[in-house]
Amino acid sequence: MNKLLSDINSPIDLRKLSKEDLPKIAQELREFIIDIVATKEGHLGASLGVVELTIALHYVFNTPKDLLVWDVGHQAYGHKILTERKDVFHTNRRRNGISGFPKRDESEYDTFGVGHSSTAISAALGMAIASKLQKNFTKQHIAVVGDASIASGMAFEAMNHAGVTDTNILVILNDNAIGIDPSVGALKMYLTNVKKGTQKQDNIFEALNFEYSGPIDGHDIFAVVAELERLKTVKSPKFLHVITTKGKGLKQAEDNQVTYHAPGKFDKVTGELTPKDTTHLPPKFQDVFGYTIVELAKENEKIVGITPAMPTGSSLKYMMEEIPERAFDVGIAEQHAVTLAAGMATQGLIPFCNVYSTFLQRAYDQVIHDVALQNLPVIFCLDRAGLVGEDGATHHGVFDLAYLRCIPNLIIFAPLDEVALRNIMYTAQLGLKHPIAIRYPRGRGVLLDWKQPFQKIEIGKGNCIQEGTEIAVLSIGAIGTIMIDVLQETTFSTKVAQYDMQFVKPLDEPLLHEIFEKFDTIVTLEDGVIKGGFGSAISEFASQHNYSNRIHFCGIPDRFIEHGTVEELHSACGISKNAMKELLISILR
Ligand SMILES: Cc1ncc(C[n+]2csc(CCOP(=O)(O)OP(=O)(O)O)c2C)c(N)n1
Ligand SMILES: CC(=O)[C@@H](O)[C@H](O)COP(=O)(O)O
Ligand SMILES: [Mg+2]
Repeated sequence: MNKLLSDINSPIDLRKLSKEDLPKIAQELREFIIDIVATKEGHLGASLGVVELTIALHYVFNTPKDLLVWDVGHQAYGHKILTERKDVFHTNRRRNGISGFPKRDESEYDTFGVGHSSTAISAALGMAIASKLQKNFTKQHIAVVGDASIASGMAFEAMNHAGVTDTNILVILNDNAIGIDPSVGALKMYLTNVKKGTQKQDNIFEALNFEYSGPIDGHDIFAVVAELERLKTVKSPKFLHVITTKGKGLKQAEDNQVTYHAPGKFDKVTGELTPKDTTHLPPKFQDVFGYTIVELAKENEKIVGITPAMPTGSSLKYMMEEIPERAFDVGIAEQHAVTLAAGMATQGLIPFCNVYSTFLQRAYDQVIHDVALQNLPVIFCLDRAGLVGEDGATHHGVFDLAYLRCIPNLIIFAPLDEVALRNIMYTAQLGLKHPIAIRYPRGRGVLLDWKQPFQKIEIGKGNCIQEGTEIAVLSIGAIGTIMIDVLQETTFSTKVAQYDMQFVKPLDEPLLHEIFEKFDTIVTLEDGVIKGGFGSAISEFASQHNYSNRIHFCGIPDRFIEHGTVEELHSACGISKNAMKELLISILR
């Protein structure tokens, strides 16, 4: 451990030091972050980019009394290390370890739980108004928000409100000109011009009644400290524009900012990524989507692709590279992405709107009001559906089956494997009478020979994967491969049938009648919440048709699931291979 940092356990220790010590602390903090993330993995680039800003904030402001809110929070590793968690930081994102994002129940310095972008200004404003009502006029309220996150509608809503409140709020724009992928849109152009000094129009932040300062070099810790100290004296809404470099301090991270947003393991000295041999592994579901939409779009000119700021994560980047005129990164704007797709669909285009399951929660009304109510054939591709692992509770895509199932007109499909994903994408672009949501998990599928010729899928049909005599397991989506493995590995397989139901809506009712009439015991299996999800749909079917079969519901229980590996979390939720094996043995006993 480096000398200065080893003596810092909280901002109280930091504030005892002289300003002249701060550059050395920045260097040591940067090394500490690189050292841990190189082996423990996580979000690297964003945290390296705000090392000086983080130190300056805790040095100038009296945290935790002064309230600091990080937008998204993926850049808060330095914040966590400086706020009493240095000694446990190696547990970051690990099961029973600290979260990868600020969390209120983890530390009083984590004033607001984050993970989804563009919430910080609203939260900080809420705190500022509370302080005013409580006659506390000394407390500072600071939101640190990135250039991609501030472009999201919710951030603008907050700025619009904050500008007419006489509150002590400081919005700090951390402008590194990139999100996970390069930032997009007119705001990006505006900020670029501001930085170049060629911006002619009025300053939009001043137009919203903020006292604007900057842009300043966010890596010049003395300049940042001085400006923050000046801003402490300004009691009305204020806006500080800092310019940083994502990945600052590690050359590879600066040169490959997209990759080093979350690089996996790397050599902490050379910065080189730890090589992974993926040649004999099945593809990632996202790549099956990415390659397949290009294949389909080349044949069908009506196909367009949309992603809200996740070209790399969704793999829509392949279409953006090959057919840029029909592939759109709209920035962090899920609501806009959905209604943009709806507008396109009214004109006969076939929009594939790719949104992470958890992020689609932000566009729920748009799905109902702009797509389903008008019965527009938008094709939602919900990546990261199910438990996603180390990102934890803010990112698990476990609610989509429940929150979508109640919407009329919407078809809901979950592919068992890569071939099913390709076939439903092919089927959807042939032309559907309704919108469809296709949900698939983070990570890899199971098929090496996934690139098979397309086959049309009959809407509303399930498949029997294996016949059996005593128990029927009804699985939905890729979690069904766990059950396939169980039945291949155990001796009781003749007693257990498995059905890949494929559709949560519409259910394959003829098949369900056959199953409920043949088997006394039914097991439902989903990588999603049981309450309101696939299991609930089956339960409703049974009740509606007066079936009294025993039904075991396997899925995510009614609580938020923290971070860990997907295997650890599947086991904790009782949907791992071993858990399913034990359940079947207990039923058959
Ligand atoms: C609502 C929502 N959509 C998408 C994401 C995924 N995401 C995480 S970080 C990020 C980019 C953030 O860029 P920026 O705000 O500029 O911060 P930086 O990483 O540059 O510090 C995105 C799109 C998210 N966390 N929340
Ligand atoms: C911080 C954030 O929201 C994104 O970086 C998210 O963690 C990406 O998830 P994937 O790694 O599954 O693409
Ligand atoms: Mg950015």
